[in-house]
Amino acid sequence: MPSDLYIGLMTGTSVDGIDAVLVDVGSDHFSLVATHSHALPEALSKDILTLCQPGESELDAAGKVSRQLGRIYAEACGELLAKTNTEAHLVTAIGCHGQTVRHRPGPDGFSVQLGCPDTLACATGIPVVSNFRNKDMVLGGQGAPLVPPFHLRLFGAAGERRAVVNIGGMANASLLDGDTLVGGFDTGPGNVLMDLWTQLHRGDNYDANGAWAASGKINKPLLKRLLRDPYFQQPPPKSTGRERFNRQWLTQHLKEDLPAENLQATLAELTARSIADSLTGFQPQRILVCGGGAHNTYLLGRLQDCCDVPVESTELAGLHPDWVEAAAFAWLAWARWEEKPGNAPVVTGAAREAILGQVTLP
Ligand SMILES: Nc1ncnc2c1ncn2[C@@H]1O[C@H](COP(=O)(O)OP(=O)(O)OP(=O)(O)O)[C@@H](O)[C@H]1O
Ligand SMILES: CC(=O)N[C@H]1[C@@H]2OC[C@@H](O2)[C@@H](O)[C@@H]1O[C@H](C)C(=O)O
Repeated sequence: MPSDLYIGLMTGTSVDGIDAVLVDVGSDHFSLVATHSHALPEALSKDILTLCQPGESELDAAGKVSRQLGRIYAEACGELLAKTNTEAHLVTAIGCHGQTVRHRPGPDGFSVQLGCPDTLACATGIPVVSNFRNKDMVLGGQGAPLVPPFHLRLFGAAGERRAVVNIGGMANASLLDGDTLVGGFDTGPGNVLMDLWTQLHRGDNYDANGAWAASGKINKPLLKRLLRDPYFQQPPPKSTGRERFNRQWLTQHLKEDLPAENLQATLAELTARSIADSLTGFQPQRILVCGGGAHNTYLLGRLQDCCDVPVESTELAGLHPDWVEAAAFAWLAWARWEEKPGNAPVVTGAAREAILGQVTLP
């Protein structure tokens, strides 16, 4: 029986559900024991999306959503543990990312992740580590992305320059030179704009395998305008979110009346090009992709066309793309427990390394 069990919980910017993993982790080992994907009730997803933009009565709404999320995270943990008949007392801690509803890097910056840790700890009987981002921000960092040190731990390979790209709602890249983490940043939108356009025009949550995008034609003038957003030229450290890349952003750039599938093709190209452009200075020899975007075969094809090095799923390097982020937060909980630093100043720009996250006991 494994002895260093941690749970990782991720609810990302796509607001598509909870990814939960049980891992066995130590300084010399890491393995996935069980995985579980837990749906978010539609009404809760809607409330979360409303909170992602400034609005009225935010504190009341946030308080309610936070308690609801705490309860549903606990349900997800229960179902995860049931898969391997693991008793809760065998789990050292839960690393709970929470649901980002606001991310404002910069002077006096802050990042808000909802999901009441007291609710989760009391309902499961397991200590919870949460609020991973704010100490890095207090130290002058972006507070994001936080997964690059984990990417290094899992995917660093001697003698190879690798970029690990997570394509979730937003997309982020980690730059690995052999066993050294040399950088990392959010590249910009991942699936968020494509999801939005698909929901508006097709009524589906996302464009399965990018089939709809594949049926359209890329509109080059629009693509050029979208790529002119200053975020893409900004040097790292940088991170972003729905505060910037949202429906208003898209509407304000739309001048022409395009067939909907052409816009979808253009949005897929924006994701692929912004990722590829952000990697040109690093010149990776291999690109490993994780996050839900790894399932979008059209998008991966476009990314492959934009980069002349192999573009592969992280599965080929040992971890299925659906579980990388949740596994990273289990690893960060382990780091907190062991009082090891969780952030990478070379990525976030923080003044120093720091132990991240707050512990909530049941
Ligand atoms: N078969 C598929 N075809 C196309 N896209 C897919 C497929 N499966 C998942 N996706 C995309 O992946 C998204 C979910 O990705 P993921 O769970 O990695 O995001 P997230 O963790 O919420 O985001 P972030 O990493 O920004 O926090 C979906 O919203 C969808 O756009
Ligand atoms: C503030 C926030 O929640 N950021 C997320 C988001 O989703 C992808 C990208 O933007 C990344 O910066 C981050 O998530 C991962 C888990 C990270 O911190 O590495």
